[in-house]
Amino acid sequence: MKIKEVDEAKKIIKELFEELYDEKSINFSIENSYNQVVFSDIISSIDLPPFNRSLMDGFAVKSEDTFRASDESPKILKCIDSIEAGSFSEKTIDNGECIEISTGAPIPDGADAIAMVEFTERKTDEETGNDNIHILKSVAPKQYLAIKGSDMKKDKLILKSKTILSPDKIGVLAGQGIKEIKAFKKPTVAIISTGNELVMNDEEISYGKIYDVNTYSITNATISNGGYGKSYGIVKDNYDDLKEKIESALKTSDIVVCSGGTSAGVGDVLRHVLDEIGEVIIHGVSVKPGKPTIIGKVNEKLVIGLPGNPVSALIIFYVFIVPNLRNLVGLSEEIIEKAIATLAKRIHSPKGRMHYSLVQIKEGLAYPIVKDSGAITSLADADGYIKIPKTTEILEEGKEVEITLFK
Ligand SMILES: Nc1nc2c(c(=O)[nH]1)N[C@H]1C(S)=C(S)[C@@H](COP(=O)(O)OP(=O)(O)OC[C@H]3O[C@@H](n4cnc5c(N)ncnc54)[C@H](O)[C@@H]3O)O[C@H]1N2
Ligand code: MOO
Repeated sequence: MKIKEVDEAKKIIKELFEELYDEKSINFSIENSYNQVVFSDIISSIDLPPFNRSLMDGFAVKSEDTFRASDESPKILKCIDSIEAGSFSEKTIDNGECIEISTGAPIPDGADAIAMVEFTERKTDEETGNDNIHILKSVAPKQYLAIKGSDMKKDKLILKSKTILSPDKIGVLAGQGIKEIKAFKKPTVAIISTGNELVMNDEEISYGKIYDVNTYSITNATISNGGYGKSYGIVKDNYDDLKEKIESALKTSDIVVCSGGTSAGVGDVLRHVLDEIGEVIIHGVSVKPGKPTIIGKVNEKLVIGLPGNPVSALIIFYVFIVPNLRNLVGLSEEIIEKAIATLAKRIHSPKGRMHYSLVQIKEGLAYPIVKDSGAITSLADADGYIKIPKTTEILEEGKEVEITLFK
């Protein structure tokens, strides 16, 4: 099978995603909707505030009754009722009257402003026994009123499709009395690590064995890019075991991602399994790292073979799979977080292959990480990667580079 160029492989994978997967929605209670992506536009169903309400504790007044009020020459109003938040008054204010009001309570008829309690004095008229309020400062019409619908009008767009729900946006939904939203359904991605040398992190390692890294890095890269990552553990480099594991993963997931066993070695059986139970669409991409990458299709689902080396596996997953995963769940296709930095050291790049090189950013400088693709510490050190075209053999120190940050 002919090795594909990076752009060609990207195009084929994008088309496969479009052919095999539809955007689906799922209902979510807003209580648990943090980080969910809104599926369709959300329209307001009520005005907010739903009634004219007071922004202050004080007295609802006719503003004209307070004009020219001062400490020396207060305006005296008769208090005819009291309204707490959650209740209302059936009385209407006439000139010379006011109603005591709490913040958040509905404005009574006749009133057009609120006098803050701090600028009033309550005095009982000894003759009449009336509760009189001395207004010590004038208020302007509409002062301290929140008018019905001033925050949000009914039948208006409040959240657009593809909005990522954060606490503030969930608050907006709650203010509308919305209980549930439709969110993009996350595809389930099954992660399978292959290799006789791999052990789970709750086991002892003996000579020749290593701990499984890819299960954890790929599962979490899936989760952070909108998918539901589900680990299917480790499979030995054995045809029957791998076939059985892939078939069982396909029953419960939308996409299967294997790592290891992609190259030409004796234990590299993924290619053969896919040839039997489905079809191999890509085997080999002109890229460093990750040349042996496999893209297959089984029962109308994608089965992806990432190279076993942890750095290669993660880079290939980010470059070829993550944008499609994000697109499927309503997130922007590109990983938004990119950084620009100046290259601190020259990088040599293989001619004829697109090169993704890990870099660490320190004080605006990008330091290339030159270790082999199996070196785990390069992952820990890396902030992201830069892309070097296949025609570039040397990227000089001092050059400005764009870094895709790991997310
Ligand atoms: N004759 C050739 N040999 C190799 C080629 C080649 O083109 N011709 N390509 C090399 C490159 S590049 C890579 S990358 C690897 C990819 O091979 P596989 O996908 O078959 O991966 P493995 O051989 O199974 O593993 C490679 C390496 O990574 C370690 N590994 C595997 N899985 C995990 C895991 N889950 N966690 C941690 N480490 C893992 C594994 O132990 C090996 O050291 O092939 C080269 N060889
Ligand atoms: O292509 Mo391998 O993936 O260079 O490490």
